[in-house]
Parts: sequence; structure tokens; C-alpha cells
Amino acid sequence: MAVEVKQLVKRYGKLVALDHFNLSVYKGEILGLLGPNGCGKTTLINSILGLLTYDKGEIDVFGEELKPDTYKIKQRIGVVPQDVALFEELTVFENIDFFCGLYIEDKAERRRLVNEAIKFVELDKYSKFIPKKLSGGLKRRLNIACGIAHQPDLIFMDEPTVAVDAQSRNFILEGIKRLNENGSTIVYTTHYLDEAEQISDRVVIMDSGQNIADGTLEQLQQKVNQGEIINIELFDISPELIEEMRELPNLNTIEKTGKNKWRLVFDEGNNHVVQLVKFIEEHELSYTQLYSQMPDLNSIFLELTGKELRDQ
Ligand SMILES: Nc1ncnc2c1ncn2[C@@H]1O[C@H](COP(=O)(O)OP(=O)(O)OP(=O)(O)O)[C@@H](O)[C@H]1O
Repeated sequence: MAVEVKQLVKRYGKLVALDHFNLSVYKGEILGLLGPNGCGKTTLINSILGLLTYDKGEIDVFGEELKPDTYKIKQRIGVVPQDVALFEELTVFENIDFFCGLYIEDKAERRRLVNEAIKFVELDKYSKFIPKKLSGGLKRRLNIACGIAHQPDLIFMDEPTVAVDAQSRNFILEGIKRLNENGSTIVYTTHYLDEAEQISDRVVIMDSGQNIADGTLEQLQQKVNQGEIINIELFDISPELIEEMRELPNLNTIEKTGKNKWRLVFDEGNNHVVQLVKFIEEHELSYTQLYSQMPDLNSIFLELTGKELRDQ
């Protein structure tokens, strides 16, 4: 286990930012931490890192409690904070060297690591630039290089793709995957559900300081009531037949979504396509464009929290 958080409570005055929060991060995974603004993601990460004191609960990192002087464990952790934190008067190389120097004393070893990090984020051409001369996307890459140069086993990234262009976003996501393939466990927070779907092995859904669901996408799909959704284009179907179709097992709703277009939402399970096609053939209807989908993270999030994450 890389991280274990048990029953964590953190208050800011009267505000309960973390409310008996539980979390397990398994070695080798990419864990996506999802939740609306203010749900407690940054507070959680800062508590795990020992940057914040907390009121109750337990946190273990690599099996040990993190204390201010547990350098051996701290050395194995990398952090990419939400706000880009760089020294404006230092060059790209010097910035990375400074952060790497917090963990690695040996100068030659550090030079090797800094150069590797520069290559990793493809800032080779910019190593002598000061941050002011870099675009927003390149600054983010530099921020990432500062957090990972010492080659940590466990990396926390707080909204690494916020406010970057699509190209930099893809670059960062690919980078997260490469870091993971090279052996790092990654915990990252995001507002972007599609991103979490794309790269996380597991996700944790947070709301109001609580872990309200976690698991793989498949496990979360099973937790919500909504099952398979089938979209279909059906021709010349009478209102009577629509009524008859409502009797299909597990069918919850039928919605007209356009001319001849229908959306059928089932309650549970999958493979409803077979029975639908059977129904259509029995009634000699013609159809095109039949496709089935399982609930995505957005509908899971909406069902669990009653909120649209994208609207936050
Ligand atoms: N130092 C602080 N003092 C008082 N309240 C705070 C402090 N830091 C955070 N909070 C509050 O605690 C709650 C959780 O904040 P936190 O920053 O952890 O959320 P978050 O999920 O990371 O949000 P965001 O996505 O906006 O960063 C919020 O209501 C926030 O306003």
C-alpha cells in the first residue's frame, strides 16, 4: 500500500473540510481524485504530505506515519502543486536543480537527474530561459519537472492540466502515463471527468469532505442504479408499439431524442441489445444506428452527488 488514510477529520474553525475521510492508494496505480471546488482535495493532499495538521484520524505513507523529520519517506514523494511555484529569477535548469536539491545532495547525481527531468518534459531548448519567457503550458511542464526530478516513487499532482491548452494537456497526460510506466504511483486531482476516465486505474469521488465512492470505472458503474443506455434510430414505429416496448425487462425510460431517434435507459445489467433487436425483428421494424453505452463518470458523478462536476 502506498498511502492509507483512515477516518481523517480536518476542520478550519467551524468548517469541516475533511469529514472522516478514508482512502487507500495502491502501489503502482494512477488514482484520480475527483470532486467539485472546495470539496477538500487540496486539504487532503496537504494533510497526507504533512504540510497541514489535522484533528483526527490516521495517515500512513509506505506503511509509516509521516512526521516533520521522516526524510526517508519524504524523499520518495514528489509534489506538483496546483499553483505554479517557481523562482522568477532562476533559469529552468536552476529551478529544477533547486527543488531536486531538497532531496539530492550529490551535485553530479543532481545534474544527471535535472537533465533527465528536462528531457522528460521536453524543455531542452529552454533550459537557460527564466520562467517569465515561458508560455503557461511550458511553465506547467517546468512545475512538473521540479516535482519529479528526484524520481519519486509516489507523486501527487494537484490539477496539473488546469488552464493549459489542449496540446499541453495531452502532453501532461502522456507524461503522467509514462511516469507510471516507469514505476511511480500517481495521485492526481482533476475537474475533468474525461481525463480521469482516460488515464486513471481507479477514481475516488469526493464531495463535502467525504469519500462517497471509489473504484474502477466498471465498479462505479455497478454502484449507480443507471444501467445500459441504448440509442437507436427506428423508423415507422407506432405509439402502440412504443408502449409495448416499455415492457422490455429492466427498461426504465424511453426518450425521443430526435426525428426517429430514441434513447432507452435500462435499470441494471447489460446485453439488453439482444432483446431489443429481437423485439424489433418480431415487429418487422427497420432500424439503423443502434449503439449501446454504459454510464460514464459524468453520469455516475451526477447520480452520486446530484451535481454536475463540469458546472462547478
Ligand atoms: N486555510 C483555510 N482556512 C479556512 N478555510 C479553508 C482553508 N483552506 C481551505 N479552506 C476551505 O476548506 C474547504 C476545502 O478546501 P480545499 O482547498 O481543500 O478544496 P479543493 O477541493 O482542493 O478545492 P479547489 O478545487 O478549489 O482547490 C473549502 O470550503 C475551503 O474554502
